[in-house]
Amino acid sequence: MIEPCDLLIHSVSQLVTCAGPPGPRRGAAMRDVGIIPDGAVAIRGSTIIAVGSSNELRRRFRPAQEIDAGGHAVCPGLIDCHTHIVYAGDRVAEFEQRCAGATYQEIMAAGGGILRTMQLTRAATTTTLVAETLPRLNQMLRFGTTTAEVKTGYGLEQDAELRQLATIELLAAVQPIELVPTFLPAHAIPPEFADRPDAYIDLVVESMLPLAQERYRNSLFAGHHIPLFVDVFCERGAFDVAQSRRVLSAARERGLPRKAHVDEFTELGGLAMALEMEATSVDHLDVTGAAAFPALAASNTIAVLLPLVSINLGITHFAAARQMIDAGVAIALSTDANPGSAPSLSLPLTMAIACRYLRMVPAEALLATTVNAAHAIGLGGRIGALMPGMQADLIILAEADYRWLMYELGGTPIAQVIKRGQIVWKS
Ligand SMILES: N=CN[C@@H](CCC(=O)O)C(=O)O
Ligand SMILES: [Zn+2]
Repeated sequence: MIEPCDLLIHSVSQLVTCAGPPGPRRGAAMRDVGIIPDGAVAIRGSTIIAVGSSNELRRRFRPAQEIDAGGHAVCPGLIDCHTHIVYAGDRVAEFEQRCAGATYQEIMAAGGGILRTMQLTRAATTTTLVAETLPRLNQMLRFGTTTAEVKTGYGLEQDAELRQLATIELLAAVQPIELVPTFLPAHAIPPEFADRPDAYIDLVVESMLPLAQERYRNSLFAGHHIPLFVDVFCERGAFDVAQSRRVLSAARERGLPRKAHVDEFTELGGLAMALEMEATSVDHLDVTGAAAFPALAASNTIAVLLPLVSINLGITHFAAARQMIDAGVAIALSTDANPGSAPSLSLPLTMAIACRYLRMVPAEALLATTVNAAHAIGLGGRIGALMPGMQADLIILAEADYRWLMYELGGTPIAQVIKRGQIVWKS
């Protein structure tokens, strides 16, 4: 019997399904991307209803609309699971300081870095923040990103943090990339609390978190079953392990899922604390030693690696992705897009660097920006793979082989982007 469908994409050289059993990918399973040669995908509404060979699906379905992929590859839409894209201004002057030899931490300790962006973001209205962030999202779409996590963390005071959260919600409603909000008021010690960071943590747990949760309950995110995460920057010069634990444990008491920036420059002990707090993800891990890998591998926590930070800061040391994968750690990759440590919006560039410097193979890099990235933002099983029942988010590449995504250094090998079954970008 011939069935109706809304959209049939056929003549796909490689339909890279990333399909597999439920849960994040680990070990050897991170190298199996499930390619269907001469593949096709049938979509009804915003959902995938079938994947298979072009011959089979063209016989089985009568589509309202058809896309002949013309021998190009198709992959799941890419998921950027760690970004800081809502901010005002730029840090071009600091970039020049770093070119001249200043380090990221020196600039931060001198009141620049995150605090510089905080000043500009506090002074910006919601309208300005929306206007400055929209072009970033448009660029991300061209790079194949169909879902992105977005953090607050440049307000560092109640009103400005809530304004950033409201900006994320406004942005989610006016452009096609699906956004997942993360509340990060403990991103840096605000100047008003320079000598009393514990008092700032009191404010975060007693006032800011409850208010953010209340706003979230009435937001479109809650209505769409998109979680609100709570995050903290556990690092020398930011928050210590005890302060970070207070933030995450307050989030846990409120039933909010957790993330933590750990081991970016210093192995402080934030990783073990975040695992104890059952964080959904631990992010950075640039200096994490091998002794921590077994506990991470045994947990349900995703390790989000951000290699553009090392590249951008001119650091020659990278997260030990190869050893982590071999130890069974579930790895995701993300841009960490932000004005300071990673001014890039490109997941293809992130994957390209991961293949060259983190010794990941292309299949691992793709699963790290699809299936595992979905799990890092609590949306595993809903996005990240091309399987019946999953949301129809996919990218049609400009090439026949999906490995062009990692092979080309700094390019945009993407021809079309489809979000929830609709074409949202075409080259
Ligand atoms: N490390 C802390 N936060 C960001 C940097 C933000 C900034 O420099 O503005 C990061 O993930 O790299
Ligand atoms: Zn970050």
